[in-house]
Amino acid sequence: MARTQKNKATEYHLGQLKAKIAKLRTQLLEPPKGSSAGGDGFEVTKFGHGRVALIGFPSVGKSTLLTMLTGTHSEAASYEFTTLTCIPGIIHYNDTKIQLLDLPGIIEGASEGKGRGRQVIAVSKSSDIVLMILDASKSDGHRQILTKELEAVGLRLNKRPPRIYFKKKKDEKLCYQILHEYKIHNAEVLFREDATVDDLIDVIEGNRKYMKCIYVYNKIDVIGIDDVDKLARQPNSVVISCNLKLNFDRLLAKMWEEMGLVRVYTKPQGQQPDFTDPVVLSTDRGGCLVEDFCNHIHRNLIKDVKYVLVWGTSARHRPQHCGLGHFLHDEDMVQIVKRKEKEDGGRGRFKSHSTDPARISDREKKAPLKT
Ligand SMILES: Nc1nc2c(ncn2[C@@H]2O[C@H](COP(=O)(O)OP(=O)(O)OP(=O)(O)O)[C@@H](O)[C@H]2O)c(=O)[nH]1
Ligand SMILES: [K+]
Ligand SMILES: [Mg+2]
Repeated sequence: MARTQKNKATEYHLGQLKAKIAKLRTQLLEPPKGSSAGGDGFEVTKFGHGRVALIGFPSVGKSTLLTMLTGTHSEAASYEFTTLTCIPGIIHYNDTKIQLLDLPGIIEGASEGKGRGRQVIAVSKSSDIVLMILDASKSDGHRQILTKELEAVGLRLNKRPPRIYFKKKKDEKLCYQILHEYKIHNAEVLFREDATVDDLIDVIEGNRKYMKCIYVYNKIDVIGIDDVDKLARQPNSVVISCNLKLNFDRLLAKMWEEMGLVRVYTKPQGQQPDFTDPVVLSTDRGGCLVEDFCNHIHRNLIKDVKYVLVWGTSARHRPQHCGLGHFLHDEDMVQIVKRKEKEDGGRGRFKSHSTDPARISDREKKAPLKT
């Protein structure tokens, strides 16, 4: 492909090759027939309100960072591949628990199975966000190499899914050709934006994972202040030094922000809430509804809820009467008001607050995607 000149005449041929490679990569990721997926002691049980993976080349300071942020000891040394498996630790931050995973270093070719690359990548796919740890004193080319390795196995960092929907568009030869490669002969495809061949392949493959990634430049103690300044100004980047314990608060704050967690405090009637014990919800699906909050407390709670009182930045009054379709903000306080048994038919009063489940799911669909 690198040797093929890019022009109108070769466009179809290149598109086809890209689709072929994508298909082969997907096959490569499938566990060999007959074996159970993973299964070599690498997978760690999920714990806490979210999961963060440390990805990076060997000896960039992943284990040092895990030990410092979580207090769990993970062996660190000046030689490469000190860490050989996945070591979990817990960060206590904002009254929530975040699972941090130390992993073996990965190298170029990891996506094709070099080193323990495939296992490392599988674990990072299971996390909510990735911290890409980089050695500030080394070439920034490392960041591109790692990004390519993760891209090769379907991880898309700091990108949103392409806006392509399967509907009809008859006259697009290249699109046809790629679909043909996938033996799809009868499909409707609708482009909502000017998408690339790679975007189309991502949508057809359907197994891509879109993740937030923070680029963490460690070891800033060994470079000059001008270079530190340059790195710190890049998007999604944080500069730190484990040796000097520099800038950890900024890293934790950024991590928290990117995880998009929402803490909601339950207020019993006539009492103050327990401010050390929030209900922690994710905003994965575009936001966090009162409905999600109720479901989190109890599966069957929803049918007993008459309305809720909300204090906090999502509320227009203090408190605001809200229905199940109201979007909650971080640090909101909620009091649930239940229906009395004999008035179970009396939904009248809060009907306008979209307690109708159909309307809620409709609103959810319209909720802005967090990118
Ligand atoms: N100068 C400097 N050295 C550091 C810093 N953080 C870690 N190191 C050193 O970097 C070396 C590698 O640290 P590790 O924590 O083992 O790195 P790792 O990324 O876990 O390495 P692998 O497990 O082998 O992939 C050790 O000698 C650390 O002391 C830092 O902030 N500044
Ligand atoms: K090391
Ligand atoms: Mg290590």
